[in-house]
Amino acid sequence: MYPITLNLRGRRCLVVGGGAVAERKVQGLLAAEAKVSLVSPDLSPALRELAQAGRIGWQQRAFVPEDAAGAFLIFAATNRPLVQQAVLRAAQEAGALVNVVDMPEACDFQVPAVLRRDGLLLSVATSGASPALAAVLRARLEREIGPEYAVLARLLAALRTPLLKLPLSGPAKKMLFQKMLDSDILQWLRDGRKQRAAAHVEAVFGHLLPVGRILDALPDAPWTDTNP
Ligand SMILES: C[C@@]1(CC(=O)O)C2=NC(=C\c3[nH]c(c(CCC(=O)O)c3CC(=O)O)Cc3[nH]c(c(CC(=O)O)c3CCC(=O)O)/C=C3\N/C(=C\2)[C@@H](CCC(=O)O)[C@]3(C)CC(=O)O)/[C@H]1CCC(=O)O
Ligand SMILES: NC(=O)c1ccc[n+]([C@@H]2O[C@H](COP(=O)([O-])OP(=O)(O)OC[C@H]3O[C@@H](n4cnc5c(N)ncnc54)[C@H](O)[C@@H]3O)[C@@H](O)[C@H]2O)c1
Repeated sequence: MYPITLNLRGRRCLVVGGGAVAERKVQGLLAAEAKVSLVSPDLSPALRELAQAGRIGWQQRAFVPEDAAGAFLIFAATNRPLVQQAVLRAAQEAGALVNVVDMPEACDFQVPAVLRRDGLLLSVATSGASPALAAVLRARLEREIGPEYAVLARLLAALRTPLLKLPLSGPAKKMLFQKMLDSDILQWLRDGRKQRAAAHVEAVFGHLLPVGRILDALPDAPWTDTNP
């Protein structure tokens, strides 16, 4: 297995089936801002709500091979082996990436257990050996990796964009980020000590970037008048 993160924003993704497994896959696709269409004679209550709210398109009928046309990625999530086979064939003919939820060996890709902290993604895969183990490890990460990591990621991104425009060597930039992270910054963010964190950012990047303005523009501002 080769891990990648896919940009599905605005891409048409097809889910065949409307049960609990389809529901989980749809939630993952919506979190990635994909354009989801679903084909199934019936829907779970949560999927029904999403269809009624217009967040997914729903064709209320059995799958036909033409449904695969134009899809970038397809999930076969029905409880019928013959339908699963038909979706696999149609997806392959349409050149779409396909996941057949009960045939791991036929999948172009498998879905890992995922922890999202904004854009920060942590995913656990077991190559299909034990999805239950993947879920347990995800729950463990959820306890250890708190929302302060999302704040730190936003902060680093806000510094990195202008920094990339400066005429610094690759190793010099790497050293700056190492200096930034080789500190108690996560603890300060966890404790709400933004002023302490801001002072550290100033010490590392202040001679190169307008740190005050960058921090003020972050959604987590203000950085100057919370717990010192
Ligand atoms: C991670 C997660 C992501 C998601 O689906 O979003 C995911 N399964 C999850 C949960 C889960 N799935 C199952 C159980 C019951 C316990 C158990 O059987 O272990 C639980 C536990 C639960 O419900 O908590 C049953 C199951 N799963 C598959 C089969 C078919 C087979 O193995 O043949 C069967 C047997 C069906 C049957 O009994 O007939 C197949 C796949 N499931 C995968 C992913 C892919 C491999 C990922 C990997 O391990 O690398 C793969 C290959 C294909 C795919 O779906 O992409 C999500 C956890 C989300 C979270 O909580 O964070
Ligand atoms: N990969 C995973 O994570 C995972 C986890 C658990 C179970 N499974 C397997 O996934 C399958 C689905 O599980 P579930 O709990 O969602 O089942 P389910 O019975 O709740 O849902 C099946 C859905 O498929 C629909 N369907 C049936 N025939 C169809 C057709 N011709 N066209 C379109 N839709 C059709 C049904 O209307 C229903 O909505 C099972 O085979 C199960 O063994 C996979």
